Amino acid sequence: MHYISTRGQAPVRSFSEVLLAGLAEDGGLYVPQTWPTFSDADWRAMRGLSYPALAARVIAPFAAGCLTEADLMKMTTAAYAGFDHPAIVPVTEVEDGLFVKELFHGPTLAFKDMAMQLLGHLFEHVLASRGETLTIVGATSGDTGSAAIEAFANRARINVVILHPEGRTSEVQRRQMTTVKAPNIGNLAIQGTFDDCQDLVKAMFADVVFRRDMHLSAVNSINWARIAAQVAYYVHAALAMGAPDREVSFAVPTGNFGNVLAAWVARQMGLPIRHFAIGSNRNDILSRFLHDNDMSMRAVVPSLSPSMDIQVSSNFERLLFELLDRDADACATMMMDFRKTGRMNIDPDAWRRATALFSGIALDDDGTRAEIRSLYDNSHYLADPHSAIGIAAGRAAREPGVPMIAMATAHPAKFPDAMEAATGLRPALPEHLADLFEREERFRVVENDLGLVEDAVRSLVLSNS
Ligand SMILES: Cc1ncc(COP(=O)(O)O)c(C=O)c1O
Ligand SMILES: N[C@@H](CCOP(=O)(O)O)C(=O)O
Repeated sequence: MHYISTRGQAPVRSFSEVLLAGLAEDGGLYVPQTWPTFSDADWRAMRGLSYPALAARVIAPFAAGCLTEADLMKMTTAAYAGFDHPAIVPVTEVEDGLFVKELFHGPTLAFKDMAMQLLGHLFEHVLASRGETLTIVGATSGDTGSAAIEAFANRARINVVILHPEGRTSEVQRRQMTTVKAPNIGNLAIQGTFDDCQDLVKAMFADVVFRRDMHLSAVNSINWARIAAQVAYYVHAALAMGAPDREVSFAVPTGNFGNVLAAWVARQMGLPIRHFAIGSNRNDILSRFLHDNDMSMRAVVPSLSPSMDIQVSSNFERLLFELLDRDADACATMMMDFRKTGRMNIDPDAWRRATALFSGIALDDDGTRAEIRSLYDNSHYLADPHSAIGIAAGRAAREPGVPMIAMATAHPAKFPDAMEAATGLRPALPEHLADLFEREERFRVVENDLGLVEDAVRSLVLSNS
């Protein structure tokens, strides 16, 4: 499988090259040159596979030419061995026809573990075979950071520096990152928003000298391997509901657009997915786009679902590329104009094609608390603020006879204050994190300034050499 950039000016690359590159050299995102597909018979043959076996089967065409299904099977088996639920991604029906698929049974209690645990093995395998080392720089609004730190801590050949927005994650999320003592891990608290952190990461990639000297790589969902790994749980969910012999729909709480994009990729691969319902908080650029074709940036406001406090949804670029019939020049121009003007003008035909598949709702904090409370009162289901928003989006878009599967993306214990305010309950952290609040934290506060951040990354990496 070969990969091309959404902006058309970067070399065509293999899966392993894309894994290590993270972001394309032209600032675009890598996508498969053609979409691999499975036949209905292929899908049916996946029914009953264990989750690691299914994940290896689904990811294999994306890694073709670099890794075999058997290579992947070894890695998926290791990646999901530590999950705390025998089903790895259990599903439960909360209302008639409305299902919740829990993606938070990994070590850091968020859906990011589903891909990141596998990426740890993928990076190690590919780097060892090439004898290379690299530095991962990542931006997090709360969950990607701890998932990456957990997946890469103490791995030889890899340094990880995570940028989080100072004071804008939950305390549990921050501590999950800043209390890890592995020598190859560094944390920077940036005086800004998640979007600033993400821009800094992209700016470090755009600084060709820094990128080359530090051997930069990325594990945010700008890295294609993250998306490929996330496709597997949509396939798992759809097959369990009767696909390919029945349509299903998905509801996804959305920020950087990576999770719902993986669902859309499953559709590109031939699964009969009818609809994608996305949920936002007050940072509602995506739901405004889907309602009114209004893709205009506003200031990021803090919310009860901090991981979705995002205005620039990186992965939207991958969908835009398809909406533009893969016209990379047009995509590059629109993305650059968006960053200059804060507004994206999408032509009405392309917008209609998007809205035929995607719908969106936005909940403010009062609405989020009310949704958490009513799910608890009526269905005895405790959903974290992000998952609750996704479930509300799913309910709004549910159609008779089509199972609507909402993705539960984080464990409620990551957001104890929000949960207590909504339900009066303060969910306890699992045993492996029970002493989180007694552990010593280590991070540096850095201004939102590229030069200062690059200096900090350089010194963290040097201190581990
Ligand atoms: C708990 C949680 N829910 C939802 C999201 C949004 O997912 P995405 O950024 O893939 O749209 C995130 C962050 O990515 C998250 O951490
Ligand atoms: N919500 C994320 C933001 C980064 O998303 P990613 O999927 O692109 O890594 C977070 O919690 O960090």
